[in-house]
Amino acid sequence: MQTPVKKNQEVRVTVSDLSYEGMGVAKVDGYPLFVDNALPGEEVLIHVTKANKNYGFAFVKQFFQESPDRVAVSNRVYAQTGIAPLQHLAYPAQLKFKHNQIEQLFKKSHLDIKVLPTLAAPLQTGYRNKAQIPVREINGQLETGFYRRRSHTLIPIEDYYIQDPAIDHTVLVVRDLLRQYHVPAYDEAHNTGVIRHVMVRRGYYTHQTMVVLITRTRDLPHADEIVAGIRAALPEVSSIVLNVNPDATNVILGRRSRTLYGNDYLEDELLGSTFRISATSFYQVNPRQTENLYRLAVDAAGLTGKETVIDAYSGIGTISLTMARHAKHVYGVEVVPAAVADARVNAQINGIDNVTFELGKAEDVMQTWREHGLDADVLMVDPPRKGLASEFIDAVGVMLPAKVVYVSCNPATLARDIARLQDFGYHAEETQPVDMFPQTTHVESVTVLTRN
Ligand SMILES: C[S@@+](CC[C@H](N)C(=O)[O-])C[C@H]1O[C@@H](n2cnc3c(N)ncnc32)[C@H](O)[C@@H]1O
Repeated sequence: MQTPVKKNQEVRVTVSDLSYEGMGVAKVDGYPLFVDNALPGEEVLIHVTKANKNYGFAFVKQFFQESPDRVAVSNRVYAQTGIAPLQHLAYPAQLKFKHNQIEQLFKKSHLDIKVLPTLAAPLQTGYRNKAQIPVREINGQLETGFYRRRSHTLIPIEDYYIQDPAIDHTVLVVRDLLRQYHVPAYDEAHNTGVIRHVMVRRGYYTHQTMVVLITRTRDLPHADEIVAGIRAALPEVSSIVLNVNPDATNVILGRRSRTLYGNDYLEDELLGSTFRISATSFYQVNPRQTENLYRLAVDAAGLTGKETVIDAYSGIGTISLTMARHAKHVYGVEVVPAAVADARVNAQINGIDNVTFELGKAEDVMQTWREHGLDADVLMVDPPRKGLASEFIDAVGVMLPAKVVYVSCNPATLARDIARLQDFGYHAEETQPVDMFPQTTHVESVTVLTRN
């Protein structure tokens, strides 16, 4: 079938929309083209780079009319790598984009739920408390950076723009030590070499820093010298972990870890509680906005001290422990063993004894709890991007908690899950988007569902 435009063709278009990935969308005879670095309302000359059957890709060759929401960009590499696909969009327009995304997805699913204005983040750059940086060899030199979008071609980067600058500095210190001791970088094509990724986490309040060196091999050559070098240059490093991932895979962390120096966890604080976080446990990446998100979630639960709460997908227990201060008992369920172990320790170190953490899949444990007669007044869910399993929703339909508080990092699965929960009589009045990831297209939100 003929497409209205061909590869390498240049055509003048008006950009009509912004895709979920932050690309401008322009239509030629109804045929959509995804245009890099283009914003709605802009008049541009584009160069088509790919023309698939149903859609194509292009870049802007010339601007005739720019959007009033366009802002100057410090470095195009952040868009090329996907680190900051919205960096050319003014922050208020980013908030509106996220609001509109939820609104459109609700509309598609025929959900009549008011979407509130997106809660802005306190920091719009330098906010991330975690980095997972690939290591590769380029022209004979070990480099750290980020992949070019839709590829595994590494672009060397020193300033990552949205990460805590202390983390960027840590990555450079580690990179220089790896170079000094001639540690071979991982070669993805042949699954050879040694060092695959450097992961760094830093406590926002404690400044404690964990460095995880992810290797293909069981051992890291010159580990003692590298550990000594990191400690000498970075006194805030409280933990250095070696994680081994021998597989030819895109998954970053392997199953085995051993601590080379210090603690096997990092400590940080949230809303006045202290949390231990292991290398493989989930921890929200924008600490100041996380406190706002959790405050919203806890307020939404409307706890009086009498309620039984289930916190499904509980991670290291951050939401569970925050809720436990205002509830009779909180039951958490989480699938990652290290996170459950962290959650149990976190309850202890914060002197909280009205919580129980269960290891397992939320969909299985919910059923078991139900069979054992556990009834929750409030169900808190904070699932990964794929949302709730259908078995989980079925169990909710049997347990029928009065309130479900849904913290979502993916509005598409949120809409799908709300539509399913409606079958059990749940409905939501409104959704509060919360910007956890400025400069990116990710959308977080809190929704309260109650039964008719
Ligand atoms: C978005 S995180 C939320 C964690 C925690 N509520 C927090 O705010 O830190 C989702 C969590 O769900 C866990 N998880 C993923 N699939 C799961 C499942 N089927 N059952 C239970 N937990 C799961 C992940 O390991 C992760 O800790």
